[in-house]
Amino acid sequence: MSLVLPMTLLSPAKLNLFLHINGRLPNGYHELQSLFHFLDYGDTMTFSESDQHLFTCDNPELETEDNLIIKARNALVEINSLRDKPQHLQPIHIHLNKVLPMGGGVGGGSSNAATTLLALNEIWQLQLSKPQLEEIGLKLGADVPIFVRGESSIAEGVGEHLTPYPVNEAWYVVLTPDAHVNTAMLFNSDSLPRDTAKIPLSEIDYQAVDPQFKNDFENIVIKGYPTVAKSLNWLLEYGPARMTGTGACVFAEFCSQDEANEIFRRLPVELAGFVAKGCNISPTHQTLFGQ
Ligand SMILES: C[C@@](CO)(OP(=O)(O)O)[C@H](O)COP(=O)(O)OP(=O)(O)OC[C@H]1O[C@@H](n2ccc(N)nc2=O)[C@H](O)[C@@H]1O
Ligand SMILES: Nc1ncnc2c1ncn2[C@@H]1O[C@H](COP(=O)(O)OP(=O)(O)O)[C@@H](O)[C@H]1O
Repeated sequence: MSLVLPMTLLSPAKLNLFLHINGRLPNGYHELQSLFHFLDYGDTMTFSESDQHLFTCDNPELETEDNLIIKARNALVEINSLRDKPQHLQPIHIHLNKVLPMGGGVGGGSSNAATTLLALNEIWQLQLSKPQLEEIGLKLGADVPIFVRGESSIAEGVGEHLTPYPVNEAWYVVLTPDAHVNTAMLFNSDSLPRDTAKIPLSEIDYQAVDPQFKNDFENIVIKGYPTVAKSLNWLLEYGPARMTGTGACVFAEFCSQDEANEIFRRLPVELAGFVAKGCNISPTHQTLFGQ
């Protein structure tokens, strides 16, 4: 497929509709079961022709070499350079418009890395398969493969084993408390419940209102971060609400856009968030592959 540049893609947020910790492995990592779903809301990334590889961001603090966008681009440049007949790679300017809260459990950095891998693979015609891109992505972060896959899925193992699991595409009110939660610290916490029973895949029938689906990090985070507790308690007034990932963002599901907007309009000024629609196919894939 030949792409017209400049090209702008939405690099979406994800929600963990549930996140269960089933056990701890001898290497310290945790076995989990989690349902990942995409939102039609996120950062935007623009890819344009340039005379040198370039990465810019509306937030200059993110323009560093350890940005996952640069790491993803460099991984593809290296793979090409190791091929028998390396291709000439057109230098690309990648611009990121950062919208998603960082370290909020909505996966912005992982999403940006995956969007970079998917877009450059098409622009440079590298012909890397999705499984190959997922493998490259996994080295950048545990959640990159799910964004490369681009389908609502249940993650198992330590997060690497993905099974597509489409759900009803509802509307979400997502609140974004001003708190940066440390993922590694939470995984190491003595208070983390690690014994949620694994549900056989064939028996998972996800319903937002069903209390068997929960986030095992939620109780520790609300104890340690009052702003998260405040946002979650506000949402709980209107229906079942839950935290995503290791926090800090929390969400509640609604049947219609009108209902979600109506609740969001009541948000007190000291709380922040957004309204978005759930997507079984990532918006990046919808644009890039017409899915
Ligand atoms: C748990 C999730 C669910 O989406 O939380 P969020 O990051 O979205 O909040 C993610 O998979 C997180 O992914 P990510 O934040 O990339 O974590 P990583 O860098 O891979 O791991 C950070 C640390 O968490 C611990 N870790 C991570 C994954 C796992 N299955 N078991 C673990 O024990 C390890 O101590 C690891 O060093
Ligand atoms: N492109 C990027 N966007 C956001 N964060 C990034 C990016 N590249 C690297 N990071 C780093 O990754 C950390 C976690 O980012 P993020 O994916 O937004 O968190 P979470 O997985 O909790 O939603 C950030 O604090 C930042 O230091």
